[in-house]
Amino acid sequence: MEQRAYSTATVREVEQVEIDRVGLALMRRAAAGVAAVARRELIKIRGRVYGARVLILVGGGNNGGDALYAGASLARRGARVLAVSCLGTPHPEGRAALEQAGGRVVGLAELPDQNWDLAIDGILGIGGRPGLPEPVAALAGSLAGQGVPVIAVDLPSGVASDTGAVGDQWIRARRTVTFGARKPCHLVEPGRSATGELTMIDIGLDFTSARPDLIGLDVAGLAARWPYPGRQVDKYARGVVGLDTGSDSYPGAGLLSTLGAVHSGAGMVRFLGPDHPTSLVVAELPNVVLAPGRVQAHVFGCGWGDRPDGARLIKDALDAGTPAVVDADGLRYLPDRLPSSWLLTPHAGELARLLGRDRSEVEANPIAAVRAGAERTGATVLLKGATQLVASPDTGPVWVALPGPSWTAQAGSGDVLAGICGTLLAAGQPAFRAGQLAASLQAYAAARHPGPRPPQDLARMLPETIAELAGLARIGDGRSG
Ligand SMILES: NC(=O)C1=CN([C@@H]2O[C@H](COP(=O)(O)OP(=O)(O)OC[C@H]3O[C@@H](n4cnc5c(N)ncnc54)[C@H](OP(=O)(O)O)[C@@H]3O)[C@@H](O)[C@H]2O)[C@@H](O)CC1
Ligand SMILES: [K+]
Repeated sequence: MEQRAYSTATVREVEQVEIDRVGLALMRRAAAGVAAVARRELIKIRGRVYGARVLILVGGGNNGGDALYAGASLARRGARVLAVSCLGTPHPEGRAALEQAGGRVVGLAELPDQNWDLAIDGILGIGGRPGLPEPVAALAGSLAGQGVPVIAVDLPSGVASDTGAVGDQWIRARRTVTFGARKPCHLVEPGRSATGELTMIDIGLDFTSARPDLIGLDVAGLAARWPYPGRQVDKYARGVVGLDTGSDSYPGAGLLSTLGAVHSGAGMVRFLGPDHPTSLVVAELPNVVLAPGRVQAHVFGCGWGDRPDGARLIKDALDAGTPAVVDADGLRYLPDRLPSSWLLTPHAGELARLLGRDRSEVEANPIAAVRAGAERTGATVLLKGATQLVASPDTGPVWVALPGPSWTAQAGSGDVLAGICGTLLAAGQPAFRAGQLAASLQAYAAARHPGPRPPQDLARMLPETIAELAGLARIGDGRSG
């Protein structure tokens, strides 16, 4: 349902409690978990563990210790295990355990050129900085080139645990075995893709009172949290969205954002934008109302270009106390402070402009950037991109949307997304939840209908996607409250 990820500082605090209690036994538990996963993988790959050629990549920290003990366990089952010391000095007790079990440890220069059935990556764990130093980077590249399956211990080496950032080279794991809880890099690209499938091992760490840094969603979580209308609901309870989007230069943005609002289930949609987008909306969507009136959430900014009245529109909505989604060009017309009930939907370049920073800085650490965006504006911020992140100045964790296929990285997707956000805000969802659910719905719709589909087609698939989610949540029409 919810995927909670914890920062390195928090993991170390939680770990310390258990280390004080059980010492090295904690590492042996972690290693036993890694070895069990490796055995399963070997059985899948070649039917048996006995005789398998396993390469252990070892760094100088405890991550290497985990890998060495796991190697020892595989060696005891008859695997031919060789460990290669990639960085620093291998964990002494782990090394002794491997050697006692019949495995060997060699330096990088002595690594024989042979085919491996499996590699276990214990180069760097939560103590690692992004990137791999050169001789290790070359080895990682050559294993990837040969297609050797890699199981990463805790996280793929070369990826920064707290951000998911990478340097020039990093390990791409088939599977990652982590201990007790997710780390942010398991949820945020490029770390997420480098992680492969994630297996969580219980080693007795107690995260119940720890504060998560990130909270992601899986499909079941999206299905459970989507606000399906109850039996007693009228159009105002479902919410009225008022869109002033598009312009004569970018009329399509008006239609796309309106499609997003209509097809994600708004109770009523008013289109209040300029003439050219209005004519597109009228031709396509007879249910959309053009007259001004009650609005429970505004959507501004998509395809605005230059809007001399932009600042006034935003100020009027603020004065009325109505929440709003502000996208794209609308972000240029913001006042200094906004309430957290407002949802801004920038991509990296737009957020960089808001923060007065370089785009590359936002891309290097999107988690920090989205938090800074919320602090700087007072609003809730949904940062669009490979990983979609939502930060609110008044909630602790950063919320992560369900990942979707890269097909949605196309012009017009953001307009549809802004419309979906409007529907959820109008339905009374808090802005952080509206952002997380809207981005997740769009990603899930794209995942269910793979291929290069234009955003207007994907928008029209939202109703069947929501119906499918309702089915997963076991909610029939009108049964929920
Ligand atoms: N605590 C426990 O009992 C348990 C811990 N567990 C395991 O321990 C892992 C954390 O272990 P850890 O703290 O030793 O850090 P780890 O990531 O192995 O190595 C850091 C070393 O690498 C170096 N270094 C860093 N980046 C580098 C780079 N880019 N290029 C080159 N060098 C670099 C850095 O040296 P520095 O350069 O900073 O001097 C430092 O010496 C955790 O992920 C889990 O697997 C589990 O067993 C459960 C029990
Ligand atoms: K690792």
